[in-house]
Amino acid sequence: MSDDLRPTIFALSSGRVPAAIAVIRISGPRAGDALTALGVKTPEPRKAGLARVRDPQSGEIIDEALALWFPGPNSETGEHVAELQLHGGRAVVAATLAALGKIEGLRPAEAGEFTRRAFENGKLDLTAVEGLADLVGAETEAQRRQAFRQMKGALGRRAETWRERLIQALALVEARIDFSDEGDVPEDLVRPALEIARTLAAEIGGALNDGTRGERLREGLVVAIAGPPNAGKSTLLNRIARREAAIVSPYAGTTRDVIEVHLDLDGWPVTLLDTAGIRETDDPVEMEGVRRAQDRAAGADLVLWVEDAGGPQAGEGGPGNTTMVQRGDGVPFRPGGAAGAASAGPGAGQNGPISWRVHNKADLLGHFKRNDFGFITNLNNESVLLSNEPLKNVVNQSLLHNNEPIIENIEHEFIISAGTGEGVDALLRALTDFTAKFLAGTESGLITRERHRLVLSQVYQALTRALSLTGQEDLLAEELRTAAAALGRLTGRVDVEDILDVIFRDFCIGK
Ligand SMILES: Nc1nc2c(ncn2[C@@H]2O[C@H](COP(=O)(O)OP(=O)(O)OP(=O)(O)O)[C@@H](O)[C@H]2O)c(=O)[nH]1
Ligand SMILES: [K+]
Ligand SMILES: [Mg+2]
Repeated sequence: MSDDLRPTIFALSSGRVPAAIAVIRISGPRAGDALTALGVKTPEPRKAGLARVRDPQSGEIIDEALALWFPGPNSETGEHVAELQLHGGRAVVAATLAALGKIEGLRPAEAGEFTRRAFENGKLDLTAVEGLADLVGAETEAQRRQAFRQMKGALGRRAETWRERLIQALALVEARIDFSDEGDVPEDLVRPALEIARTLAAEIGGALNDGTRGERLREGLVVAIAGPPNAGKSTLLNRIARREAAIVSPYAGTTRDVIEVHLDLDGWPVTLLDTAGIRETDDPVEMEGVRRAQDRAAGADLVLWVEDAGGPQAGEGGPGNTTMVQRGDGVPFRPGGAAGAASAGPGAGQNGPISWRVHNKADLLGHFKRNDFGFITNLNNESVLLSNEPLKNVVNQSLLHNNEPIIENIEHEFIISAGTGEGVDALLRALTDFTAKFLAGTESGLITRERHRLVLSQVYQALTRALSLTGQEDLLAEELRTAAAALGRLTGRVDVEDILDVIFRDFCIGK
């Protein structure tokens, strides 16, 4: 489309009104005309100017604002961009948007359209666009840093270098094919091409072999609170979230849906899930809740298995209710806490998530202490809590997910009172520590999305196939071409129409 035919778009780019200031952006060939139509003198480029914004038809003053002018192509979208900083009232914004809508050649922007134009004008590649989306969505420091790096081209630049080297290799192979009949063409064009392919395969393989840490950081560590009914799971979630996110009641089977809260632990993102109490039940709704609980616990990075430290209360324990805490049998209590969390990690080689046992309702045990041998005892030195029972032996049917126990790999035990808050700080410290260790190094991950992984796997496979070919130069060229095309899709250089809509759909209007 020629530049003059391209519609000029406008939108409210700042947050929800009312607010102190509202920013309206206008991008396209008629952005300057739009300012004129509103009675605003176009300010010097990149310098704020006072602007009396008028309705183009009635001439009535709508607001006194600031105007900014970024002539293309040195603007964010690559087009002419004008920006109005208005008072952020609903009526002010509505009147200004209505006034802009009356101007010939202007129309409201669609979601992500400013960024899309920046992409189309070569201001951002696709990985940078995704980084920008992540930056807007980042909830913690670590996520912000990763998104910022991606927006600045961490993966995009690398992918471009890879593509250039591939094209170099391809050129060598094609030269060999073209001149194969001519005696004076050096035999050895293929060998350096294969050498490039080998190095690239190693580098891309290395990037893929990253334990999916970039995606992890984007999504955050998933911690599921699970355990028997009425153990105080929802009470614990509320205490950690510092709000009443989940319903707490004395009735076993209160929680049915999975409740999700987002935490920022020292800059690291954690999604904390509260789940239905796990037991056998005839209630179809509760059954579905238990199924979801098992599902989410099995998929979590860490399970906080919460139990009532005093055992199930009379009348509350259903037939499938388990208690893994027994009294009076002297296995030492292994205290949790930040220092004890040293071995936290992704649990290489283990099946199922790492679990910590959390004995709740410590306040109901009366006063207790740890004796010289590390047992939790009452003041009469009688052991009140046993917490080191090998768990696999007591896992019952209801704790299985696809016939796999969902709790194993027990690392730590805690004794807390979610009700009074006692011990919760230590649990949180250990959780922060665990998260930091679990996500450590994630910031250096190049791959931050499934899309990146998919495309790079295709590149890797094509390279691997290329390296296995001997003396078949046509096929070799084809594989190298496939790999280069895939890399082009990663940055959006070629053949991307179909994925554009998917990527830009996630943006808000005005971005
Ligand atoms: N004394 C005491 N009571 C607690 C504590 N934690 C929870 N409770 C009580 O235990 C009961 C159950 O708490 P919930 O948080 O609903 O337990 P839950 O594990 O989420 O229960 P379900 O969702 O039904 O599985 C409520 O009456 C809570 O007030 C605690 O640390 N001390
Ligand atoms: K309950
Ligand atoms: Mg609950």
